Amino acid sequence: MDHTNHLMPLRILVTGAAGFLGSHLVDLLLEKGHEVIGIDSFETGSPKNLQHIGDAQRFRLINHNIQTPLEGLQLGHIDQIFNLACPASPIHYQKDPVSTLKTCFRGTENILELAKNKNARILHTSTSEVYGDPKVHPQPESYWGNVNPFGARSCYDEGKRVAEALCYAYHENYPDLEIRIARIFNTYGPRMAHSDGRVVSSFIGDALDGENIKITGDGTATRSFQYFTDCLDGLQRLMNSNYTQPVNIGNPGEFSMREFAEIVAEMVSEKGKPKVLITYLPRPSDDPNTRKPDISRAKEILGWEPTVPLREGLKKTIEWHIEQRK
Ligand SMILES: O=C(O)[C@H]1O[C@H](OP(=O)(O)OP(=O)(O)OC[C@H]2O[C@@H](n3ccc(=O)[nH]c3=O)[C@H](O)[C@@H]2O)[C@H](O)[C@@H](O)[C@@H]1O
Repeated sequence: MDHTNHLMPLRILVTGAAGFLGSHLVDLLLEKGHEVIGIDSFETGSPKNLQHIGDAQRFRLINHNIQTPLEGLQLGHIDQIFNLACPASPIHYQKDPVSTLKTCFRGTENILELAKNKNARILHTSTSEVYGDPKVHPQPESYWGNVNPFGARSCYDEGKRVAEALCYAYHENYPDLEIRIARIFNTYGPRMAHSDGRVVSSFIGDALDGENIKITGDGTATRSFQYFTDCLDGLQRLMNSNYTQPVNIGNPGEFSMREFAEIVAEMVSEKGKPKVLITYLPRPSDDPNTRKPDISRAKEILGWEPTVPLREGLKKTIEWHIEQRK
């Protein structure tokens, strides 16, 4: 099937459908007229993220952990699979590291088997964490990374690396199996809960609650933040391209955590909240020092680059967090 110009609605499976990014992807695919099957184990995703869809005819949500094969689910014909299922926040993926590794390895294997059996194209969501604590800056896809194989983050970093290797190996063994690999860099937006633990929702949630913003480390670590709508546009373009190598999907705007905390503090104060203070806590082990995507490949192959400036995305995200508190 030609996926590039699909005027025809497709049947699309999204794993991790109740998560922050997965639920937004489901919304977008339904808006485009596709039929969507969502899979989620609800360990980190929440049914609340999909509640607004109601009983839409074109959407079905299944409670299933991808660590178990999906063949018994009677899914019928599938054209495309977006594999997003995996805890992504360090506090979540480190809670049960064996389970995180199983999701990355067995889960991805199960999804690849399904894709093979259904003759479906699969887009696997990998991560900037495959570059570890990078020694090349910014990070192009050709960089092999600097990952600690034996530490607190290994379950996720190595898990995501083995998942990429599995996609590659399946494509080698079964050349007709169409794979796409997106390396997603720090993404934020509405539906990433205050309790998620990642920096954007933690800073905003704490600031709105009148708590100090907590920087873990000395504030010099850098990250590059992408608004979710840009990320989804990149994922869609990649899925519908013919490109089988990994592609970075991220926003190259780089900020130190101190700069970022000051921006959040200022923007939350503008909402009439008292002045927000910053506290420094110990740095988590193996926390990468820097991170910034080289997006030349995405620009060239997909004609994609992010369009939402940080302050614009943050404004919408802060408004969503305010709504949650009503
Ligand atoms: O969102 C992402 O793309 C990535 O986020 C995380 O990686 P990380 O960059 O460490 O994400 P955060 O936990 O948001 O941390 C970013 C920086 O902020 C710091 N941080 C985090 C949380 C906090 O409350 N305060 C704080 O200063 C961290 O130490 C780190 O230096 C995950 O490991 C990846 O799943 C995911 O791909």
